[in-house]
Amino acid sequence: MNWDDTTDGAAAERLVDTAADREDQAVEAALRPKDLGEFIGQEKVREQLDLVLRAARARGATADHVLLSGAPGLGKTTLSMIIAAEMGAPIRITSGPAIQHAGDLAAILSSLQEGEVLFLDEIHRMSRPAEEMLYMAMEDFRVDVIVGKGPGATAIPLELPPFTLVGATTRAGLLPPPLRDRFGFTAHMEFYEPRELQRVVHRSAALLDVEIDPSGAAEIAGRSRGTPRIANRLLRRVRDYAQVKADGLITEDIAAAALAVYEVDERGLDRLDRGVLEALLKLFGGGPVGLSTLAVAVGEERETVEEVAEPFLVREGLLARTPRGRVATPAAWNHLGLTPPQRPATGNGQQDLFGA
Ligand SMILES: Nc1ncnc2c1ncn2[C@@H]1O[C@H](COP(=O)(O)OP(=O)(O)OP(=O)(O)O)[C@@H](O)[C@H]1O
Repeated sequence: MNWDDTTDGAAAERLVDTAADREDQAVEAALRPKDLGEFIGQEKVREQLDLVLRAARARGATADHVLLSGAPGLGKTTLSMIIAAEMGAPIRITSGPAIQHAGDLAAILSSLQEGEVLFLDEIHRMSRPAEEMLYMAMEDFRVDVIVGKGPGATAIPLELPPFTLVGATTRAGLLPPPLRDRFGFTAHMEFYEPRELQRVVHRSAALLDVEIDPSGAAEIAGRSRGTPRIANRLLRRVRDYAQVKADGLITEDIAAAALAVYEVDERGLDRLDRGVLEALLKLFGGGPVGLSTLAVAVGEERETVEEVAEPFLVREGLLARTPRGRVATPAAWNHLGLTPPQRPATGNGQQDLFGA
């Protein structure tokens, strides 16, 4: 959500970056599913959440606090809006980094309406005093506002209306256990399967009035790294290409040609990812090689290789981080169409990966 946090460095210009850029923010509101029925994939989460919300509605109660964990762009903000819509409640959206003082949180909490949903994105980045205030607010719908400083400071108790907190985090493990335990329902969002992303692409194309055939949607889905935000972004770039270079209809060939222009390959790797893999394979024979050496070879900062390129390469099973350094897997050689060198069977980390 908070694209200002992620615009520095190589990640900023990447079409396959998971953080929302300005253009995403402008169109995402129009593409967001409005209820659970429209929300694609995440079957278990949907089923469980449906039960939680139905039961709360039947009791005429406010829904339990919900914690959503998962990578950026998988639909946490969308789900929080759906929770509010399904409960017929208004929603307030804020984020951990925006709440630096307990007073910031007290101001938000004290202005909530009964039943309102408070969406707190990046909840793990909230300041410690605010986090402690949140414990009591979640449990007792009450906060103590401290007035004054030093020995003369007094705590004024403030009653809050019942509300539903929806917290979002990239990893639930980042939250202190006392905070995690105060959520009645925790859902972990997984990366999407290509066939689910294909449905996301179809749905978005219809909303954007773009003509697409099933093979075109499948081609975009396969390159979207399991992430609806990326699928929607690729769709917009392919739409541009189809309008300029063809008659507007997105087919498999048009999608493949458009994404070749943007250097997003058939598995979703972009120039940076491929640069890292190519250096690893061509310059270092597949590794093991140290991160710093690899970074120098691709002309990038160490952090960029480690934090921007590697997570997806590791997730795709193309690269392994071993104690001896970075190592390419057989799938990496295969993906770049290269043949691994024959190695003597001396038994290092590399051989393990090749099953030697
Ligand atoms: N299950 C889904 N079905 C259809 N579209 C989806 C789904 N999940 C996400 N999207 C689309 O992907 C885009 C990004 O979703 P969203 O902003 O909810 O992600 P997020 O997890 O909150 O990301 P961040 O952590 O960066 O805030 C939205 O435009 C939304 O329409």
